[in-house]
Amino acid sequence: MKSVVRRIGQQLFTALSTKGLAMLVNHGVAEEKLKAVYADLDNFCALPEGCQAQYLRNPISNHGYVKPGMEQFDETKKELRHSFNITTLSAAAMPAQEEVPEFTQHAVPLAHDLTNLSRVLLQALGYAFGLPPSTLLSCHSHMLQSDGCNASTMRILYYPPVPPEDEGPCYEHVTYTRCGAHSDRCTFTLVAQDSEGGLEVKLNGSDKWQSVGHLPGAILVQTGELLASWTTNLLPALMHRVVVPSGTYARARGRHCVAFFCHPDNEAIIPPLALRPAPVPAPPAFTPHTHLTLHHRLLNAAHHIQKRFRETYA
Ligand SMILES: O=C(O)CCC(=O)C(=O)O
Ligand SMILES: [Fe+2]
Repeated sequence: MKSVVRRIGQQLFTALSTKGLAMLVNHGVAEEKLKAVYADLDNFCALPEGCQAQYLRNPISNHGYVKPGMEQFDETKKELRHSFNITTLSAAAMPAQEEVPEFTQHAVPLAHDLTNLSRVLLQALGYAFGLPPSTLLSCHSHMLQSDGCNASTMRILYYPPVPPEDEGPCYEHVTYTRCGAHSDRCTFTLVAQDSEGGLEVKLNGSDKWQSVGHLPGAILVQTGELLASWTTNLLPALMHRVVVPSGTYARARGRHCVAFFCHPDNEAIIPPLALRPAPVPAPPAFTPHTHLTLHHRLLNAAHHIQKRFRETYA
């Protein structure tokens, strides 16, 4: 097992340092589990507004339903997105059985799977950084423990169909998008998506948006701002967005995704990562970080995330 995790660490490090993202296959998260939560969110979105209102996102815990317009990354466009943020696994915090049957039964095991997968990746990164493998893991020990000590969140996302481009009188012209450009504020994000596409990234050093192909069944790993900061950008956090597909047919289809944001414990101070040289030759885009062991920012994760929430939530 140890050697498997070590190998995952090397591959993950190579992908994240050269490309900025990684695709995980054979991760053990069953496709049916994803489909089940996608369907549950569809059912939740079909509930009367009054019923949805009891589950609206709590700004302190970040748990709950975020309806379109509540969260904007790009103020110049209308972002069409429903999200159910899960930060506690208590059944009392989930849509009731008579409203969305089996929401809790589907969401909780999936959240456990993604938490466990994150634990493996944290150990793998520990190896890749030349640290005892428990170093990063122990700073993430409260993920989804429902105790308020860790901001990790599983978001189930539904992007509804978008009106045709030429619909409506000109004076009402609205530009739609699915998710405006941003980078994630966490350690890393795991993204499982359906086959609709639309996710784009700006690869490091480039100003061009590039679409992230859909590899069936793969889970995408994206470096978050905290990991970028701890590694002094040796692992950069890429800007990303989700655009509306072109063509009437594609626009008329909804898109589903589950994003798991792996965060450190609120009180964790990540020790300076005295990184060994990268195990592969650094690509030209990354100049050697001679100051790696000299310059370290100790960020209090809870402060960082509260600041970012204030910037994006209405
Ligand atoms: O829908 C996606 O693929 C990505 C969503 C995302 O980037 C986010 O919620 O932070
Ligand atoms: Fe994101």
